[in-house]
Amino acid sequence: MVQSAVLGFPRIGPKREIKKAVEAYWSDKIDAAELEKTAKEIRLLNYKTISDAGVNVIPSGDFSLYDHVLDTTVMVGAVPKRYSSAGLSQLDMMFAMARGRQRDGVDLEAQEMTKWFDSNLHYIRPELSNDTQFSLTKDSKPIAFYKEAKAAGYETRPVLLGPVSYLLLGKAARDSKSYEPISALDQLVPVYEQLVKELVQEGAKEIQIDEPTLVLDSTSKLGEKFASTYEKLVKAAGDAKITVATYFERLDSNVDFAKDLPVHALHIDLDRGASQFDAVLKAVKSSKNSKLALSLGLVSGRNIWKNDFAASIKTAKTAIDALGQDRVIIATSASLVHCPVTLKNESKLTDEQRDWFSFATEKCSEVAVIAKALSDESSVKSELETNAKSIKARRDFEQNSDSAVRDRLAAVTEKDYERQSPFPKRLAAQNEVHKLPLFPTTTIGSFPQTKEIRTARSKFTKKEISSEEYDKFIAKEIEHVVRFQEKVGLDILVHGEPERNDMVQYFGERLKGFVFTENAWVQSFGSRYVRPPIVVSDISRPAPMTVQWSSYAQSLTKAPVKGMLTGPVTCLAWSYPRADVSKEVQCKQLGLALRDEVVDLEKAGIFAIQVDEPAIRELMPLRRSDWDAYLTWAVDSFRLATAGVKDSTQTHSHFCYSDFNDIFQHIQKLDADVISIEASKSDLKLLNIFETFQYQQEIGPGVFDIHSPRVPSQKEIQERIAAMLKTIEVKKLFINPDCGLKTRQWQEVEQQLANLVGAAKWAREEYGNKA
Ligand code: MET
Ligand SMILES: [Zn+2]
Repeated sequence: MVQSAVLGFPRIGPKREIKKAVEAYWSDKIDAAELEKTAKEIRLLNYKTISDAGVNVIPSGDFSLYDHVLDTTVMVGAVPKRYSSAGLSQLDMMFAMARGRQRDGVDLEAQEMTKWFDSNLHYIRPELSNDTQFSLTKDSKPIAFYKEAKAAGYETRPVLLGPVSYLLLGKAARDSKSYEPISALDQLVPVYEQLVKELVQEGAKEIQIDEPTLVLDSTSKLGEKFASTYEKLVKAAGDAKITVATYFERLDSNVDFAKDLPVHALHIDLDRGASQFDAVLKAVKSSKNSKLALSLGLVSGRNIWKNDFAASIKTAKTAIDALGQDRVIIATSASLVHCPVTLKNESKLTDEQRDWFSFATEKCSEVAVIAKALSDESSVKSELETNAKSIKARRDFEQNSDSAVRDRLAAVTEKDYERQSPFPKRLAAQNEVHKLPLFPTTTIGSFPQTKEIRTARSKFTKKEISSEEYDKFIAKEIEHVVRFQEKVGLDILVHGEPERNDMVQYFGERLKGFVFTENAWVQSFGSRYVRPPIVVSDISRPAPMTVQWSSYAQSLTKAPVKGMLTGPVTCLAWSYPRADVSKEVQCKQLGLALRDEVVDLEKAGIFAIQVDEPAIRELMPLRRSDWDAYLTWAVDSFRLATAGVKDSTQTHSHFCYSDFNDIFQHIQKLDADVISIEASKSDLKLLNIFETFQYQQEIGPGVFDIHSPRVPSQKEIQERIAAMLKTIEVKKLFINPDCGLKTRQWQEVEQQLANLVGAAKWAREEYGNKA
């Protein structure tokens, strides 16, 4: 019998039960016992879902109330003193690390949060130093959950984040900058040995240890560390079987040592890393570990598309021919935590659309069916037939979706990527339309999304108010935003984005080629979930999307109003992409659709047009060897979107909350006339790049952090400007905040922007003669 395995399951509950419970706990509406009760219900429900689907290997210990890296930190006792000595319960200590805590005389900041590989899930970064004393916390999560599942009648496979990856995902504590977390491996491994032993004592027969860093370039020299670690853990496990799980990319040359690990099985991602199959199979055949099994991650944990059974079975058969049935396992590519829970809660999808998708619950059945098909095809005959029909229907839809869009993309020439003239000539043309002062001031686009705005939008969605009433409301908001900006003295105004629910969703809903769900939530961090749009076909723009509100704003004022769009890369990054065509094609189609909007904004008399690309760094492939290809199409897509305008139209772009220093040449290649980029939240680290890199166009590093209600004084902003002018030329500097102001209150924004404008005026006096 070929085994089937699920690597992890969404921990949010089918109706977002965990979000509700966690938030209720945070606001003191329920106590820890009640939160724990809901959490247990969801865990047991998850085991039932996976087990009912017919999967053999059910994960436990993957559940989390916040994130699994943070849980690991608590489990191995690596909690920084300031949290562990604050007299908090383990639960409150964990939440304090995740989101800070300010009550009962305790004042703790949150720890750094960062993205889990290239996904939109985040984790709290372990903060390690020579002082970190690793020890196994009593009643640690994997043991408690294993026992809980067992008591409920489920034999599970505990999931651990492996020790090497755990350390590599961490960082040195602030006061020990030169510390290298991986140097603690010898102290950490004994904790894992003890944990493995205890799990086995409790009855665990299998353990899944995730080492996703095995797909990164940075582990290529750590072969010996992995080998010695897993030798120890395998010994600790005795007869229990350890599977080392890798995911999100190819192993590439790391397979040379991964194949010799003395473990029961090696798991590989054949969704993200499909091209590694032959190489890994060959490597496993030549492994020193002649019994090594291969766990094939065939059912994607990262997308929402139905699996193509015929294709999966073909791949699996190749593996079985080489290794035999006992050494092949059918699995999800990664944890299903990146998928929505179930299709059952979607009532608005058409039958045709529903038939394309498969969410976490449905994916469990897919894993089980593929495994059964390999043992006895006739036992799942009807499932295979139905699947073949669905896949064909989807292919037909894809083929016929929109040939005009594909023809248009095929007809794109070099010239479509180029502005009419180089930047200096454009600048001169722009100066003739609007002569901006030295140090022009502007904002990033959004103004406070007030309760009134959210209420009006929700009434409009529920059809409680008419679209005329809603439009009137939005118009009033825009007028308020414009008048405020005139009064405070900004140079380039915005309309404030009150009509936008979300910067991608707003466009997705207006573009052809996207589908939206009602309840397909996925965890982003903590209790914050997102509902990504899905790209289902060729993308085009049937009608203008933003022209109405931008030109309305412009009609109210003589000052230039900046149009505001979300860029092609960001629209794609924050959606589920199609699986049948490359991201490059989808991104360029988005670029062309946005190009139409940019040109229409220009026609409507809009002088400046901003195309936001905050996600350009986050879509970067995990392997450096794939970077160039990605950056080429990402830059090209942006240029397709923006290059259709005259010299006299000023294009802007915006970037935030990633480290852009290593891709700055590519940001330059976007050829935007002005860029704004978050800088203050990250201590102006961005400015280092300008010591060596001459940025050609105009640039506004953010002068204040918009995530904090704090109002920076004018003096503080002046100091930031002075710091920027050490490396950026006077005539190139724009003055703006780090990012949009949508999460702030009006009262804060009024003072923040008054100080910003004041500081710009000061700078004009101070540096005016140096321009
Ligand atoms: C995450 S970047 C946000 C840019 C957008 N224009 C805003 O101001 O909100
Ligand atoms: Zn931003």
